[in-house]
Amino acid sequence: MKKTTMSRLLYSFLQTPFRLISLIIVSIVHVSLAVYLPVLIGEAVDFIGQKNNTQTLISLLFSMLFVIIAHSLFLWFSGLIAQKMVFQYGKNLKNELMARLHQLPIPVFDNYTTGDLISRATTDIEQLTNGLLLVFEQFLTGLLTLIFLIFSMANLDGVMLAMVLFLTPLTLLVANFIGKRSYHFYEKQLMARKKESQLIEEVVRQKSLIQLFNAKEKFLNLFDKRIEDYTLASQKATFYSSTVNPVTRFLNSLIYALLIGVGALRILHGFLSLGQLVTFLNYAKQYSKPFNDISSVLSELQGALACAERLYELIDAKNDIETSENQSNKTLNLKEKITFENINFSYQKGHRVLKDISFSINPGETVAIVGPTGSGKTTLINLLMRFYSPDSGSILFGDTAIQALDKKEFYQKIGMVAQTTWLKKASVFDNISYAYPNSDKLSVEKAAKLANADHFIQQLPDGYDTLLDESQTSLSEGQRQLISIARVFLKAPELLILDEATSSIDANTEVLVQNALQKLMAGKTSIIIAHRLSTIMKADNIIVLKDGRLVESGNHQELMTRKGLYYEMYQSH
Ligand SMILES: Nc1ncnc2c1ncn2[C@@H]1O[C@H](COP(=O)(O)OP(=O)(O)OP(=O)(O)O)[C@@H](O)[C@H]1O
Repeated sequence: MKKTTMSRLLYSFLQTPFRLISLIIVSIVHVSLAVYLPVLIGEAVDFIGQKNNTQTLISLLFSMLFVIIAHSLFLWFSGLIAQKMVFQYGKNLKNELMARLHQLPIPVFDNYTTGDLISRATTDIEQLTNGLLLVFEQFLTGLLTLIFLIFSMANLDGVMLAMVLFLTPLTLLVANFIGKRSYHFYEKQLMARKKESQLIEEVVRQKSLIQLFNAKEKFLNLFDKRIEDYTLASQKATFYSSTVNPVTRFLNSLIYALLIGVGALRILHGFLSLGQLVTFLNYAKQYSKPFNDISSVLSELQGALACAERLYELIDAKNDIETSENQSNKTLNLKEKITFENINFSYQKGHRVLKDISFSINPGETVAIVGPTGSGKTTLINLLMRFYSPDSGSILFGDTAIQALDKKEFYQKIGMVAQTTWLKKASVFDNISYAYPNSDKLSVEKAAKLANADHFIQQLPDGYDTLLDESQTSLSEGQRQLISIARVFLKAPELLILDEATSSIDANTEVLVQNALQKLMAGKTSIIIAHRLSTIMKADNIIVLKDGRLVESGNHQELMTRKGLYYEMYQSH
């Protein structure tokens, strides 16, 4: 898995070959300048002992100055290119992820919590780009430095090079061992952070519920445990990654001391000049640095790869519905019957939620779906809205299967008022015109009037321009519903789906909501998950569900005479 993640990352950067090649060239230049500087220093040392060579020494000093300035400039430039590449990659990844989130069918989201998705789209991307930046800045420089140094040292003294080459892998082995341990704990840290943010999300979302059930203590205790898990994993991960540096530095110093001793002997035997030994020791010192750099990048890279894996997993999430619906291009005709034919459905394998449901809806009819809680009412609507696909059976509009209908057109012709109202942080106007952002003032106000919302909107501080923000303008649940209804009025759908709100709203607003819904339903095919008697009694057909099965259907009178489940529910209302 890690290998494919690596090759995928590499492939992404190969998409911008110009930047990658420029980075490699600029890095080669600054590394070769860094390797050339000790040669000049060595030459200067040899010249110091000779008389009448002041001129040569001065020109050597100027050469050194030039190399130092040029090296710094190229180093800075390579950093710039690396940053541009990585930030561009981060931006593309965010866009890809966001597009994917829009594309994925709703069942996929059942596998993730909101906290998990948010942390993938924010923290994971940040950690990944930080890791990649280190790879391009530190790792690439380190690798090139190693190559250049080996060639230069070979040029100076083969015996001493053999010593360097033989002894330094020890450092690598130790660093690799510690890096593996730290990866394990970085993974644990990620999991612990995920659980921690899920709990925070739960606390924020269910503030009032927690208060109501006096669950504060329980949450605090649980949070305490989550923090402890996270801290422990973080401490271990940091402990292992922070031991890499001191341990490798210690080993490198030992090797350096040994080299000085052997170097002195090589001078005495005439294999090296003093200046060349100085150059070699400079190289040997530089040679240990890339190992430190590379090893610290390796441990960072483990964390970044873990993030990349989580991001790619989301981007690759299976999308059966999407592929099966690629050919959906038929037009929705609502002048024909809607038929549910032997529908079976389960969210999770082995737990069937809808069982062999069959019924039909004639154009212009109002159909109410009733049944005890958990009987499958919302699930039935979820299938009709194409949020999920049935396991078997079919939903037909006339003779056309629902999967064959063009999705965009399908959603344009359907209006839905859901049980929980959803308003975004924007003005009242923008909320009503959400589906049609180019709507003019007149049509938005007309929709609001039809929805009985105009009156209270006018009284808001800035009327239709009032910003709907939880902390600034608090609307009652009823008012929020009226705005949602206005949104559907503006859309003027041909098929209406209502999931009646169960939350109690004040009597006056309730009348306004009911009145607005009646107007909205007039002359349209409507399907209602009904909780109110008034709606049920007026329906042309009532579908009664129990444990996922259709147990009765008919109008109010017929079902009352039958004295079955509907009768019982009606009596106990
Ligand atoms: N996303 C989901 N994943 C797994 N199971 C689910 C999911 N949504 C609903 N269920 C389960 O499917 C069954 C039917 O739920 P559904 O929401 O359709 O019932 P309902 O009749 O609408 O209930 P209510 O009146 O309480 O809204 C329940 O057992 C519920 O727990």
